[in-house]
Amino acid sequence: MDSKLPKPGFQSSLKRPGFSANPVKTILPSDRIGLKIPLTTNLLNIPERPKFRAASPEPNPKPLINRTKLRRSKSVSDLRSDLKSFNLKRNGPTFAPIPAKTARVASKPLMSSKSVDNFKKPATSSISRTASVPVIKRNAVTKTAPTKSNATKSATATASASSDEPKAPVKKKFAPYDFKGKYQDLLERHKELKEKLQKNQEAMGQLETLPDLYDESQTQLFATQEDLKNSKVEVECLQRECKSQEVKISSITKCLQKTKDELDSLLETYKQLNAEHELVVKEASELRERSANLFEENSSMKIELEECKDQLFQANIDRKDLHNQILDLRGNIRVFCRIRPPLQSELDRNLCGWNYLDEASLEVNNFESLDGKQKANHKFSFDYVFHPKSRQEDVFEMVSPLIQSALDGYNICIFAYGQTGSGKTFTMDGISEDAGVIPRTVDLLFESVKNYKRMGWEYKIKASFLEIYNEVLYDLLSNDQKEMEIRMGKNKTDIYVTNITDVVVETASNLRHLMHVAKQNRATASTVGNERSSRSHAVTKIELIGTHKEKGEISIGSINLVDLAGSESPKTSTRMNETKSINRSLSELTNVILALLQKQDYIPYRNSKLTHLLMPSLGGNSKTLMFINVAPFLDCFVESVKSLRFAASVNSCKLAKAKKNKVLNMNNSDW
Ligand SMILES: Nc1ncnc2c1ncn2[C@@H]1O[C@H](COP(=O)(O)OP(=O)(O)OP(=O)(O)O)[C@@H](O)[C@H]1O
Repeated sequence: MDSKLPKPGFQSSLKRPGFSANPVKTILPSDRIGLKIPLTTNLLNIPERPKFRAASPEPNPKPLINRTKLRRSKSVSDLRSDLKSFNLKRNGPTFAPIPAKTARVASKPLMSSKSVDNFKKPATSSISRTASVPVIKRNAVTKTAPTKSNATKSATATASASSDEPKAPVKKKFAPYDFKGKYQDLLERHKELKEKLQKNQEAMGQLETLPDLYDESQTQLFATQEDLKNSKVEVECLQRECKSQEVKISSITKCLQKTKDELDSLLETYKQLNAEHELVVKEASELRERSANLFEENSSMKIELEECKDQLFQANIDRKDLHNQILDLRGNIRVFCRIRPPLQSELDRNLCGWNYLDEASLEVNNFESLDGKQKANHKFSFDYVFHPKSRQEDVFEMVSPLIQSALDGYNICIFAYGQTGSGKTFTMDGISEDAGVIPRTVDLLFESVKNYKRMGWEYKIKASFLEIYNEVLYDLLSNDQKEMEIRMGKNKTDIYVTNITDVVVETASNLRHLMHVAKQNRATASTVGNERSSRSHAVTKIELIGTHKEKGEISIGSINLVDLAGSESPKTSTRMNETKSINRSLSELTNVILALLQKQDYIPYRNSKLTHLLMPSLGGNSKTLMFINVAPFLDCFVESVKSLRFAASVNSCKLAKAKKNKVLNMNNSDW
């Protein structure tokens, strides 16, 4: 860079006649930047002006070219070093004596006040642009390095440019011998130059701050650039944020639109609901009115209901009485005859001749198989005759009124009598797919108990299962060997068995389960007439204890369902003792019934366990139904006729009118 600066030798190239060979010349920073101000430090040592005028130095265009280059290449560091060198030289420089020509140039205002002001300005903006400073200096250079003619022109132009600028000193003319005058003039000029120097020094002092300002500006610039970068990043972030916010805003807008739609629909719904609410309120008030009316009606109806209940209770009593009167009219002991059909396995057996005259009478005859001649013809009448095609439900339909009587507080006894294999067990128990009288009775009982409950009756149902085998009592619900006896009850009309298991049953299925257990425990064996013959009398006893708390009424009824052992001819029996016992007990049964028929004073109830147990049922305070079961076969003809005769005689037997059980005290712990 220094190479671009004008060489010190440049000055020496100027022809300065009268000056010493090596004048001390300092190039001020202002000179470097265009203000070429050669100053002498000791103006008092100015040599004497030669008597002749030195020729004007030839204008040298070379420095101008160099300055142009300088303008382009000046940097802040150059300025800084220039300033340093300037400061060094300023403090103790020695100025070369001012040649006349140079002094004349120097006497011109070096800088317009405007230019000085430019220097004085901190010019933060212009400082950052390093090229701007030399621009000002260039102008100055142009003005300070003129040719002879140009210098004169420029001095004139400058003087005329501004009245504020100091006017160019008027050149005094002295006589060649007026050295004193010349000296005085030089002194004045020296003074003026000194003042200018001072001013320039001040201006240069201002310039000293430029590097610092530059550094500061540079730092600020870096910081600003950094800030700019950060700001750019921030702007990018903000733009991204902005985009995401825009997306969010759009989704929120959609949501808001959706919510608005929902709100609108809700508003619509609300309006509808509000309208409905108004209607409901209206209806509610109407309903309240109706409710008040109904409440009044209800209270009056309650009174009526109570009256109706009383009437119903009384009507029920009347119904029971009427029902029992009908049964009484039919007879307290009723006999139903049932002829069973031959089984598939029995189709090869000869049948008797059966004529069913009407629903209550039949005719039976035996045919001699060989000649086909009729030997005997017997006609019998019963309360009802069930022919072989009669179904189980037909049978039970005729039985059910008796079950109703048991709920009304009567003792009921239903038993099946007949030869072995004649269908007693089928009639009483039935088979799994075709239930007999006992299971159907259980169902009807629990169904009726429900209906009675509506009328205020609560029923407790107890069940016990007893077997009489070879005149010994067995509890069919217990496997324990127990001492069991038949005893007379406190009221002298009722019979009970000691140590027997009686179970309170809540449901029909509960009772059916007990029946199944009892059936499993019953003694059976194979006979000629039946593969699984019942070799004992089985008695199922169901007790019904009804209470009507409101009326303080108690109804106690019982049902004895008896499946008798089958009678068997001793000729065909393989178990003689068993057969004898069965036949004897059945014979005692016929004796008792015949005694009752003949109205004998003594009725031999205690001759057998069976008659003793059935005493209340046969003796009067009971409604009794006897099934006479008959097998249809010719080889059973004799036994069938015997049974039918017995049944017919029983049917004609008039038992004493059955009485309703005495109502016991409700607190009786027996129940
Ligand atoms: N009405 C009927 N319809 C169809 N089958 C019947 C009918 N009555 C009885 N039976 C059948 O005849 C057979 C003998 O009947 P059941 O066992 O009831 O005779 P029972 O009189 O009880 O004999 P036992 O006295 O020896 O016990 C059984 O297989 C039974 O299913």
